[in-house]
Amino acid sequence: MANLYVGIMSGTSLDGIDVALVELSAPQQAKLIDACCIPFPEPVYADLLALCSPGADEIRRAGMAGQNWARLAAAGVQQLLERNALLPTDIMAIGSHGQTIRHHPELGFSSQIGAPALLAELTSISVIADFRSRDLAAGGEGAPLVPAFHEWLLRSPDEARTLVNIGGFANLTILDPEQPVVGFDSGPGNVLMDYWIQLHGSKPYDAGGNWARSGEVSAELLDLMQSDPYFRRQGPKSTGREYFHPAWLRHKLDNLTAVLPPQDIQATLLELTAQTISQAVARSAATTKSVFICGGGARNQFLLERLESLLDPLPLATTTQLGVDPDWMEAIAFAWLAWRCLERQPGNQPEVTGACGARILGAHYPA
Ligand SMILES: Nc1ncnc2c1ncn2[C@@H]1O[C@H](COP(=O)(O)OP(=O)(O)OP(=O)(O)O)[C@@H](O)[C@H]1O
Ligand SMILES: CC(=O)N[C@H]1[C@@H]2OC[C@@H](O2)[C@@H](O)[C@@H]1O[C@H](C)C(=O)O
Repeated sequence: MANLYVGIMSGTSLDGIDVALVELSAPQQAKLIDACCIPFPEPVYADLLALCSPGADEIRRAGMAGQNWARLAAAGVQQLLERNALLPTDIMAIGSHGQTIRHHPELGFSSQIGAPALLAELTSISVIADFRSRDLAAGGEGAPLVPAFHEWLLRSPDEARTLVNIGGFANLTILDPEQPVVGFDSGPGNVLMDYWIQLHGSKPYDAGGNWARSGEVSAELLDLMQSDPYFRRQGPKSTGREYFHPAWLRHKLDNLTAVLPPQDIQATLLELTAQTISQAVARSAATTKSVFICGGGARNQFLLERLESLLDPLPLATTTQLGVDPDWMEAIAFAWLAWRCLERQPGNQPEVTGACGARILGAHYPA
């Protein structure tokens, strides 16, 4: 039987659980066989979002939400098994990221819920989970982890290239044949744009960036937001909803001299994402020859146009050009991380996370 793994990722956007069936083989092959996304039912979404900031009775709520997450993830695995006429015994392991509810590398922890033991019980497949804590224990940020996978799969012997994942947050992987890999979170991706449109319309996100396109960028708001020290910090660095949250935006808006129409704020939030990514490329990827986008942000046409213009003359494309579907990159990466764990191979990239060495990542829950 082929080396089949399942990778499961639900990211900071809280849009649902991505489940990917992947065939992995050495030295550099990760073939996506099938994938599905299980959207969060509204109450599950509300519970998970609430757990991303401090509140009462958190331990019980996290325990319950983790089990709900595992049941949805198991339904996704079941869907892929049925569609591909596979049995649980055909799958080597599931790599399950879980849902980040708190990320505090400065305090030495990052918390992902997702009841991995229950997931193993429901699927009858071995589950590898808790990928971030060993890197944190070794002094790393515990994130981003996907650059190690990008390096394994997409490093070119002759061309320097940069990959940018634009999910809730944005992270870069800079691959240069002459240099060690560089990777870090540049800052918010879609998270603040999603928050703003959800507050002002009944839409989960700004499809194609069309609402942002209808507004005007406020130079004053953009400067205020860009003055945040996170953007000037050197890597290793990672961030999340604990730092770039609605109150962060509200604080900036309260310091403006004028009241802005909501579409101008959306336009400025999109510009913040585009500029902080392009500045990160300019600062850290001087030799790069091309930039490839993945994550849901690859569907935001206006964001891509702004990035193309800011990065000019560097060519911009999605990772489709490299043979990886931009929607499933992270889920495929967690299938790879499960494989690395079973093979007793390191999953982190110390240059990226700042850990004191390479470490085998993940905790194993046998079938
Ligand atoms: N058609 C579209 N137009 C604009 N934006 C879109 C579109 N489709 C998806 N998105 C954006 O992509 C986001 C989801 O992206 P993705 O699934 O990569 O994030 P994630 O994996 O949850 O986050 P992270 O990578 O930070 O963990 C949505 O919340 C939305 O903002
Ligand atoms: C703590 C956490 O869940 N971080 C996510 C988030 O989403 C994007 C960015 O911030 C990245 O650091 C990370 O996810 C991907 C999968 C990573 O570790 O590479």
